[in-house]
Parts: sequence; structure tokens; C-alpha cells
Amino acid sequence: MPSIEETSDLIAPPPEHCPGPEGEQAGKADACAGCPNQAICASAPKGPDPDIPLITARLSNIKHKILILSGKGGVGKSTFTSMLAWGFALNEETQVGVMDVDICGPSIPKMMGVEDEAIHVSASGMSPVYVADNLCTMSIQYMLPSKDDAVIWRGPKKNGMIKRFLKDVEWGELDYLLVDTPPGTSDEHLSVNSLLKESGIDGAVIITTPQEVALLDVRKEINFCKKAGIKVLGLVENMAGFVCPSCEGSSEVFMATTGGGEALAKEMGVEFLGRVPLDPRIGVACDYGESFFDAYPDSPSIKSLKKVVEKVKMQVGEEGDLEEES
Ligand SMILES: Nc1ncnc2c1ncn2[C@@H]1O[C@H](COP(=O)(O)OP(=O)(O)OP(=O)(O)O)[C@@H](O)[C@H]1O
Repeated sequence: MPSIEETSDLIAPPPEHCPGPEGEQAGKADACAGCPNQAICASAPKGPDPDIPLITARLSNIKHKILILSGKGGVGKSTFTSMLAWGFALNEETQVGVMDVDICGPSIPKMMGVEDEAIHVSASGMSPVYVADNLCTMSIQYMLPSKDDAVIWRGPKKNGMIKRFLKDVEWGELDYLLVDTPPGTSDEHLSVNSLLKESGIDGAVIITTPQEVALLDVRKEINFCKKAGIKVLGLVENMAGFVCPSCEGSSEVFMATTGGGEALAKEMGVEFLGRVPLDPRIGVACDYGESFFDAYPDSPSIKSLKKVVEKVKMQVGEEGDLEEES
């Protein structure tokens, strides 16, 4: 298999009739002449990753695998991942796992209130860190000697860690595994996609904010999914409208652009999953590692969030079970 550092270059648009980087004809076919990836493809080791059967076996009891993506950083991808996880886990019968593959910027442990936890390694694998009886997480954060330590890794090391998360973690039986990724289309995305392809990814939820600059990158993210063969489950507009914590009234802060996510979803033929308002209490709940669903069950933001959670469930073929809000 080509190293991740090498494959990350393959994001350059492939020529027509590209044989793909893993095939026998990679770098040799007529179509490869003049392609910027030709040398990389020609020298890359061929054949599937030998660990894929182990990964497929380890993940065989996970019903749905969902990637959470964003074109831009800071649009609330990790926040949404944690809220989606808590939303799914409101039903105590539903088993949920969150895998944080933002290797250089892990934030799931803090947002879910378990950043000081460490993982336990045994002969059978690594145990995930539990946030609730039916909600577990895995992140590189649990392996760092201090929570302030920085991870400065290049592609192959990141790939190796993601492989460990998939191959060695005892996820057990899960209804949903949510994969929180870094922004954009980086080494981590390529790793996750190639390692999970065999065991099946349900699709990706793409998070954006309403501003045009964020929407611009969403187009690239949707195109990345198309190229990588990942189904786009839908688009979520985060920080759409401001909910005042005092009066709970809602106002538009991005006047010119609110609704841009929905329009873009329509234009690109993907499902619009809904809006999550900008609510300072969401930020506070994340800072304290609390479930927003528990902290503010009656807030207007929760009503919007529940609708989004239900739509994601429907997109993967499950029935909604959160109570209907007026
Ligand atoms: N709907 C919201 N209302 C209020 N604050 C929010 C909301 N969504 C996210 N935030 C806040 O915005 C900040 C960025 O969110 P987050 O870290 O989830 O973004 P990200 O897209 O995962 O970032 P990165 O690119 O670093 O991975 C956090 O402080 C978070 O608390």
C-alpha cells in the first residue's frame, strides 16, 4: 500500500481512465502519461493492506459507521460529533462509540468530560473510555503523558494510530460508531476511508457554518466524498442564528448567508439535515464536558438538535425514537 504521505498527493485530480493507485496498471497505463501522480502510483506497493481482514473482523458488530467531516476548521465538527453521540445515546438501548481521528488536535475527550482518563491495554486489545454505560470513546488524548502534550506526527504515524483504533480497540457491539475527523481532506481521511471501506461506511455528515467562505470548502468536501466513494448523508448548518441564553429568543447573526447551507445542499444534490443555532450554552457545555441534552433539555437549541439527530438516523435507515417536539 502506498504510504499515507504518498497517497495524500493523489488528491490531485486523476486523469480520465485513471487505473487508480492500487491497480497493476497504476502509473503505467496510457492515461498516466503526464499525470502529476504517475511516479507515486508506479512506485507504490500494490495489493490490499494485510490488516484489513483483522479490522473487518473487529468491527463486524458495529451496525453503522458515520464520518463527521467539515471543509473548514472551527465550524463545530467535534461539538456536533459529541452532540450527535449524546443524542443517539439518549435511548439507553442504543450503543454508541466515538472515534477521534483528529490525531494532532483531539478534542472529543474534553468535550465529553473524560480528558483525564487513560486507556487500559490487555492481551485482547485496548478498552475504550466510557462516558456513559452506552457511550464510549477512543482518542489519542488518552495516551498522552500530559493533557497539554502536542502530537506532531506526519502521515505514516497517524495512519498507524488510526489502524490501532480500528484493529485493537474493543468496541464490542455498537449501533453507531461516529468518526470525528480533522478539517479538510487530509491523511486521516484517506486512512479511514481505505481502512474502513471493506467493513462498510454508511456515509458522511458534513458540518458547515452559514458563511460563504465555509460553504466554499463544503463543495470540495462533497467532491472529495464523491471521488472517494463515500455517500454524503447530509449537510448540517451549525451556528445558524443566535439563541439568547436569557430570553431564548433567536436572531440572525450572519444575515446575508443564513440558509446558504440549505441552498448549497440543494444545488449539490445532498440532503439538508438541519440547523443548529449558535448558543453560548453549547460552548459552555462542551468546555465542561457535559451533555447539552442533559444540561438544557428544554432549550430551543435542543429542539433543533433532536430534529438533526432524527434525520441522521433516518439517513442510515433507522427509525427515529426521540420524542416529537412542538
Ligand atoms: N452551535 C454552537 N453554539 C455555540 N458554540 C459552538 C457551537 N458549535 C461549536 N461551538 C464552539 O465553537 C468552537 C469550535 O468548535 P469545534 O472545536 O467543535 O470545531 P471543529 O470544527 O471541530 O474545530 P477543528 O477544526 O479544530 O477540529 C468551540 O469552542 C465550540 O464550543
